[in-house]
Amino acid sequence: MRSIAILRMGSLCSRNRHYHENDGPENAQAAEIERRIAQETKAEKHIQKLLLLGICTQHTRVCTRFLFFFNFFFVLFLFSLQGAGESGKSTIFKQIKLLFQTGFDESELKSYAPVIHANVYQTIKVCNNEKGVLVIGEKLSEIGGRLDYPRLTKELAQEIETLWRDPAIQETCSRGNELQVPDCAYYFMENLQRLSDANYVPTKDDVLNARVRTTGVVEIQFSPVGENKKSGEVYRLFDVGGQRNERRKWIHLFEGVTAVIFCAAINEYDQMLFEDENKNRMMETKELFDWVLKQPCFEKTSFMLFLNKFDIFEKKVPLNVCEWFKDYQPVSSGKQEVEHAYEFVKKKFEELYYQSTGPDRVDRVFKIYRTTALDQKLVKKTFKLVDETLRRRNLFEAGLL
Ligand SMILES: Nc1nc2c(ncn2[C@@H]2O[C@H](COP(=O)(O)OP(=O)(O)OP(=O)(O)O)[C@@H](O)[C@H]2O)c(=O)[nH]1
Ligand SMILES: [Mg+2]
Repeated sequence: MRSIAILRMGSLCSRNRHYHENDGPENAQAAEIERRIAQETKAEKHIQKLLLLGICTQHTRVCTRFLFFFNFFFVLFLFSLQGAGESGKSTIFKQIKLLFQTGFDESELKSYAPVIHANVYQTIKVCNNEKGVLVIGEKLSEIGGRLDYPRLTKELAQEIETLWRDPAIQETCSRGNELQVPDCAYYFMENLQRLSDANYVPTKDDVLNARVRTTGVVEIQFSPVGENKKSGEVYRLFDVGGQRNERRKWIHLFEGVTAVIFCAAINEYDQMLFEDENKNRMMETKELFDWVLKQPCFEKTSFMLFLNKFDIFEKKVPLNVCEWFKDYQPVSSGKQEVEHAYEFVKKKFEELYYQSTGPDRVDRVFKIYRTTALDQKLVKKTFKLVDETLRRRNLFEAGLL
């Protein structure tokens, strides 16, 4: 709760935030982004005003049409709902790069190899720390404890594979919710031989599965491509770190945001935070979503809630453990129960949204999407819907609908 308390301090939407040289590189980065937004906002000030005043005067309509012709920026802010991070924001971000930009070139792909190898060592370390019995594991666990991971050789890969197949380790990892076993663990462990090739170049799927905690803020600009043509809009998307100590960096970006994409990992209702082993991840998510919804600067901001990691969620149902879901009652089994459980979770978020949305902001757009960030087709489809919703909203605000 400490970070939330810090975030609650003061006016979070202040336009006059000052940065200092000794604030560190992340603040400098935030300052640079803010400076650029301010610059562009100034250049497009008339657009913002027109949209705000966008009532059906003839003048507004004409100007707005004119502005649509030139494409203006939406500012999308990719947000995490889950305190511990790992809700899939950067995975969505990578998909955007793959779908609507040039994707990853060979040098970028190669830069993920050490990250992926580190994910392998981290997995072994987590599982082995729990068991702590196997000599082979101790050696690897020691490597896992280092900051500089060695490149995964064939020999090390063989040792890791043997360890991974050990029933004791498998039993430990099956209780992944109690430990901090990364979601990518199974994917990478099944590909150890390929990962340890001397000339290993990560594939697109390897990159999507790679787990690296975001620090600071990353930005991308794109225009969603529809079936035959580009969407008229240019979007700028910010990816931020979701862990508690990262959230203080968000506030510099709150101004002028058209839509917040809030990623919630719905599979994590039985897991604890990485940074606080006593806090249930879903409860943290709930508090965070509530807090974000109440921010004064998001009065008119659209909210796109991505209920992410559905692929893991559907393997875990029925729901349990989480205090927020204690009134959940299973009604059937199999696929039907998955749908029931998903609808239950969705309803919880809907209720929270309406409880946390004051009467002054009831006309704000709120949409919920079921997502699996690793599924490219689904992400593309989802962004098409997001794009349509925001364009319709703009036309409405401009008095054209
Ligand atoms: N199975 C599955 N894994 C996912 C999904 N979305 C993300 N992941 C994986 O979850 C891990 C964490 O995802 P990230 O995108 O890094 O999470 P994040 O929200 O950016 O985390 P922070 O940067 O710490 O805030 C990665 O290994 C992803 O590959 C999903 O829908 N399904
Ligand atoms: Mg991230």
